[in-house]
Amino acid sequence: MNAVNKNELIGRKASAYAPASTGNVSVGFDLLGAALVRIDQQPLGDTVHVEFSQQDEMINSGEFAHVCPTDKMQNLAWIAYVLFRSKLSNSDEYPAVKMELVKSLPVGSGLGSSACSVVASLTALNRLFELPYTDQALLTLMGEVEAGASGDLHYDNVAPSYFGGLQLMSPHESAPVINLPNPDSWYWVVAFPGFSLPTKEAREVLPKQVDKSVAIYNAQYLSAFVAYLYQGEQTLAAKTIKDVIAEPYRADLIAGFKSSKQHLLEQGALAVGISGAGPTLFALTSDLAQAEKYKNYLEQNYIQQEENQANKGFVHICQCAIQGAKDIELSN
Ligand SMILES: Nc1ncnc2c1ncn2[C@@H]1O[C@H](COP(=O)(O)OP(=O)(O)OP(=O)(O)O)[C@@H](O)[C@H]1O
Ligand SMILES: N[C@@H](CCO)C(=O)O
Repeated sequence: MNAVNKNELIGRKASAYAPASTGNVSVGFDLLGAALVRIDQQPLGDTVHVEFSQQDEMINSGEFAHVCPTDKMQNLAWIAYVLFRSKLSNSDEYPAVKMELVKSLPVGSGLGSSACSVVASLTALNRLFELPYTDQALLTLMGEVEAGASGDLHYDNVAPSYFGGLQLMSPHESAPVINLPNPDSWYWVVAFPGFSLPTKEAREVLPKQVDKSVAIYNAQYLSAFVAYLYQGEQTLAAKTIKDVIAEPYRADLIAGFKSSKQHLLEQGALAVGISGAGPTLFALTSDLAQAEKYKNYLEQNYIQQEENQANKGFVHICQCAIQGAKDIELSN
């Protein structure tokens, strides 16, 4: 491409929205994740707008812009762009990029906040550059950037955020994710208490090794969960959600988690767990009226009410999102 054509690209725009996700879903540590959509259809995720420009530029906007690093080289959305570009064989043929990250999730939330920025950024860039990367190559880039933030490679936020649905990580590189049947009868009540828990910190409390009995329980619960979903037994699947790997070590890091979990289970919740690395709590029910009751309870009892918090807590009723960033089209 000559210089004239390069200039002609200036002004071309693309955008992407990446939904929040809940990693692990308790029963599949680092292996299972669900994309989330609020039932009131309000956004719960990040949007990235990109545009070919004369010079590189990055802007943060949105409700949680204040929690993003101001130095663009520290911002995962921009770090993703640098990586995206570094692996393009014809990078020199394209102009600079102006990026706006509309940050709608708090950081260190357990809702895949970093994944949302990475997925929205790479999806928007792939559109802007006219799809140089396949889904699988893009997913690998997403994992690489996410690993830089959390200290370990795990796809359980980036995969559902990009593909949507309930995604199980496969051991086969050629087909890295399995889209499980969508548990469409479940309402996910997700409560972010208003304080952050960095994923790195929440991973450091986990033991390096697990007992044989724990490994067997984990295999039993996860395999039964998947089998029930394929049998269409969504309630049984939800009741099979149990975390024997991380929750026993993380629960004490999250003020109010144990008491809220006990209360919600007594009220009939199908499952209650830590969303991702926490501190967000999720509770499942197939009854919308119950979901509203859990929401009220969590607003009163799980959300931190202190003044001067950098983040405000929130509770939303969600479902598993069918569409991820890949299939959500935004008008620029
Ligand atoms: N655009 C961004 N969005 C989120 N975090 C970012 C971003 N840019 C840089 N960071 C940094 O990356 C780190 C992300 O931390 P962490 O992985 O704990 O957050 P999280 O993605 O919200 O957690 P979780 O995956 O449990 O939901 C923080 O140190 C944060 O400052
Ligand atoms: N699987 C990751 C998710 C982080 O959101 C963890 O639990 O550490």
